[in-house]
Amino acid sequence: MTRTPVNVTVTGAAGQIGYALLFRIASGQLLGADVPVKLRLLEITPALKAAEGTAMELDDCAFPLLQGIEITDDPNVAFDGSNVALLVGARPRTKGMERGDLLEANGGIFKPQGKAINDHAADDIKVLVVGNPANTNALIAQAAAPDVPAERFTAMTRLDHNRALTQLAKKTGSTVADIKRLTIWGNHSATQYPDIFHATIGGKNAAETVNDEKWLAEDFIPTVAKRGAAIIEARGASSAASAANAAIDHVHTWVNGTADGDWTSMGIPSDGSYGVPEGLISSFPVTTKDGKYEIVQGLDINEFSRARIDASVKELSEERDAVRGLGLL
Ligand SMILES: NC(=O)c1ccc[n+]([C@@H]2O[C@H](COP(=O)([O-])OP(=O)(O)OC[C@H]3O[C@@H](n4cnc5c(N)ncnc54)[C@H](O)[C@@H]3O)[C@@H](O)[C@H]2O)c1
Ligand SMILES: O=C(O)C[C@H](O)C(=O)O
Repeated sequence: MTRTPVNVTVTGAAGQIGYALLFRIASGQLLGADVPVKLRLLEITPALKAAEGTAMELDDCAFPLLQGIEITDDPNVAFDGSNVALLVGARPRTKGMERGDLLEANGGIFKPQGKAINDHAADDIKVLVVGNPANTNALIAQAAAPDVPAERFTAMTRLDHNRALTQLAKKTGSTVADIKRLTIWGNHSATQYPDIFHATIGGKNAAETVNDEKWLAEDFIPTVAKRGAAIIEARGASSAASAANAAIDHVHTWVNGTADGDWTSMGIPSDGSYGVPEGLISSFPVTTKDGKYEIVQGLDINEFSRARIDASVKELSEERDAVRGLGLL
């Protein structure tokens, strides 16, 4: 049976994450080894030539699943009929820029992209925002797309989730495959909270296995939360291959489902669960099935976790207030 190709839009396609991402999408790792894809690459005009170079290389891979590549600087074209949109391109923070300036600059990107998604994307569109500040950029795009169900706008915290898995595996001498039910709560920022209290390692409670609250508070949490900055310090550039890998994981899990007995972390619009104000795009533990996700309910949140979730959610509320103040919502 020949399947209809899935239209996948990638913004910031000529950037470093784009370069690590596109080949994996075209090879079938995003949606499955039997799902043909058409790529739409959105870039700013000066970067179109570089995007064309990447497209030439994609052609040269002769990926059997890749059924077309379109390159454009027009969001209305890039999102036309889009089924999956990966919003990677964003304005990086430059010297002397305040957080408000960054939010405003990104508003100029994510608001028109949200509107183009609203007006042109396919009915089943799924959006992942990678470009920072990812949660609030997702909120801006979502607000500009009132005809698209709000839950289709998500932000990436899977990289944080994957980072936490590895740090926990190293500490306990286990493998990442042994670890289940880890959670990233809150914002994709230094306030995020990687929670191991409900996680298991080989079926045993992870926090009890570690049994070291000092390590948790002073080592594990800051290492995971500040990993992005540590990569920038070491590499001289922000994480790219690992970010692309997490974007692949996020969409693959959303479309294909979480394993029985496990969950993942996604930045999604809050429905008020766990005291997170409704509408904020915050990271939660979620299970996925048949292309839909659900927040894992009924977890006991201890004092240690409560304070940290609240701090990250407070930051998200402040970011929302700031973009509201800028007229972006
Ligand atoms: N959520 C996460 O876990 C995570 C992890 C790593 C990086 N990031 C973020 O991802 C973003 C991209 O990172 P990168 O390393 O690829 O950056 P990069 O600077 O290499 O590439 C960004 C690309 O986006 C393009 N771009 C800018 N404005 C655009 C617009 N309006 N439309 C389309 N394209 C546009 C630029 O021309 C550039 O090619 C950054 O904001 C980075 O902070 C997020
Ligand atoms: O680009 C950054 O600031 C860091 C990035 O979000 C990361 O987590 O690696």
